[in-house]
Amino acid sequence: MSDVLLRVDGLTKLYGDTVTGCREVGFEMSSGEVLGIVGESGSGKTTLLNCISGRLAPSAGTVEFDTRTRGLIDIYALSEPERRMLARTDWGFVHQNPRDGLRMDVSAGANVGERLMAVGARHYGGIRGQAQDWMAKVELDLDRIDDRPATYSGGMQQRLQIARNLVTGPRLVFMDEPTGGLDVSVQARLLDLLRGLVRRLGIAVVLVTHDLAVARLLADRLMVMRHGRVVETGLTDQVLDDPQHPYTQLLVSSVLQV
Ligand SMILES: Nc1ncnc2c1ncn2[C@@H]1O[C@H](COP(=O)(O)OP(=O)(O)OP(=O)(O)O)[C@@H](O)[C@H]1O
Repeated sequence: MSDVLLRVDGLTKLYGDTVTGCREVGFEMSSGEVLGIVGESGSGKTTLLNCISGRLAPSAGTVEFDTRTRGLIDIYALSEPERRMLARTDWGFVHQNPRDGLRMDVSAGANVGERLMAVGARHYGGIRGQAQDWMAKVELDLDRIDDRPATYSGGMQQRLQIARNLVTGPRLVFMDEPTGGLDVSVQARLLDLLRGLVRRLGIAVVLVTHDLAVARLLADRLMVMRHGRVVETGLTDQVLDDPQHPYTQLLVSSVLQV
């Protein structure tokens, strides 16, 4: 029996005829695994993340996900509504900028609750209760549940975005620089919180970051990208403590000098 949750094969995305977003990327992930994608700016991390999360059609290659009912299927062979439903029920996407992942004009509670409604919840009391539970889990003050996210700090908005994504029990969450743009102490608390939640809930995560300290804290395994290709992959500690590829060595040593 295979334990593959996500299988990516030969994934290539070109912009126009000449610009490579990513090229010939292949990997597999199991349930509950946290995969970090690292590399400098322009190496193709975001392109890859968008392709594997169904947001950007690749030029070539396949992305297969283990659906609850039909087993491993190519997400780009699904119809658009089917893929959207899969994204609602089984996936989450945490953006670097919480404004891209929240609705700023409705209350914090509604931001969490509307995700439950999108997967069929109808009982107002139950939805409100779950929204409260999740606000507590991400350490948000319940007195602020009726406030709009626009009145929240950046760190609070990011925690709310995480609650909104996790409330439906996704099996795979995509994260694009989830702690980027926050100041260091806020970042550390958020990382701690994220690590605890991901471990406790057994969620698989694809984490894009250029910050190797974030990758070290959260990821089980790392994939190092350069010019759109994967140059090295392995267990996080192995890659960071004993990098094999000259580019990874450079990446690690330039961080150590900071
Ligand atoms: N919409 C686009 N149109 C044309 N080229 C693009 C587009 N998006 C990305 N690229 C190019 O694809 C390559 C990979 O970019 P990508 O944003 O995926 O890298 P990245 O590693 O996520 O960088 P960053 O950390 O700065 O976000 C770059 O050369 C970039 O200029």
